[in-house]
Amino acid sequence: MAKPPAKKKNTSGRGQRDLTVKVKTARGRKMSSTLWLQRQLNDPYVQRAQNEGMRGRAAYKIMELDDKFRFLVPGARVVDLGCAPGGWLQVAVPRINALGTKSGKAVGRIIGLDLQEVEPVPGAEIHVLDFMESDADLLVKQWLDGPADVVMSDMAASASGHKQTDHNRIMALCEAAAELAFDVLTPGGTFVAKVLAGGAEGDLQKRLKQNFTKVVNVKPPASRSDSSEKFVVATGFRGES
Ligand SMILES: C[S@@+](CC[C@H](N)C(=O)[O-])C[C@H]1O[C@@H](n2cnc3c(N)ncnc32)[C@H](O)[C@@H]1O
Repeated sequence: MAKPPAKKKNTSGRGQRDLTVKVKTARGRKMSSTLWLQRQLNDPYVQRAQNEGMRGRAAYKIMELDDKFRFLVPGARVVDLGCAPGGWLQVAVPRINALGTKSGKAVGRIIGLDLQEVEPVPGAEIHVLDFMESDADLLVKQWLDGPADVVMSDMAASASGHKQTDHNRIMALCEAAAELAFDVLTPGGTFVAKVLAGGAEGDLQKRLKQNFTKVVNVKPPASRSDSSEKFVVATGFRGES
């Protein structure tokens, strides 16, 4: 009797069970845990954050934006909307409390707001607050003891994984952040906010252009190239409109 042909080994990977777990990325995309871990390990900003004691790679986004636009100047009064876990605060504190160009060390002031508790960052005042609360602008001015020079926002709503929904949610946060900025900024002030590309940026741009002398969109190198996030930087607040 003829021998049955030997069974071929399956080397294609097809038909085999994938034992890795799916994880959700910060933007709500599903990714295998192995790929996610690989991405984290290969990301130079994740490694740099670990080496430099930063609370996350997001810190390098504000660092790069400020290196380019210079808004975190010595003595500046700053509001950080959506500050948890505190990476932007860690970058801002030494910059606003540095040697000024004219007379000695200038002392800045920074208020961080978030829905969640944040571990203290020396030199920053942190409040658990939904910035959409109706009296947030009054509280900010009270805590800063006056108007702000900079309002910055890295806020993100919890990601749904649905691109358009996430875009709409983040743009709603941005528009509300811009309204707060109009209420608390001093003339000449700066507004910096994370936006997601996806269609609704036009209205925000229009509104910002009415209120600031210059409005630009930038993607700092620390922002992942596969993410649709970018940052709007509006400088030269015109004051009450
Ligand atoms: C991407 S994280 C910010 C990271 C931060 N820039 C850093 O470097 O550590 C976005 C934050 O926005 C906060 N957030 C979202 N909606 C908010 C709201 N309505 N009021 C205050 N914070 C909000 C979230 O709780 C979250 O902690």
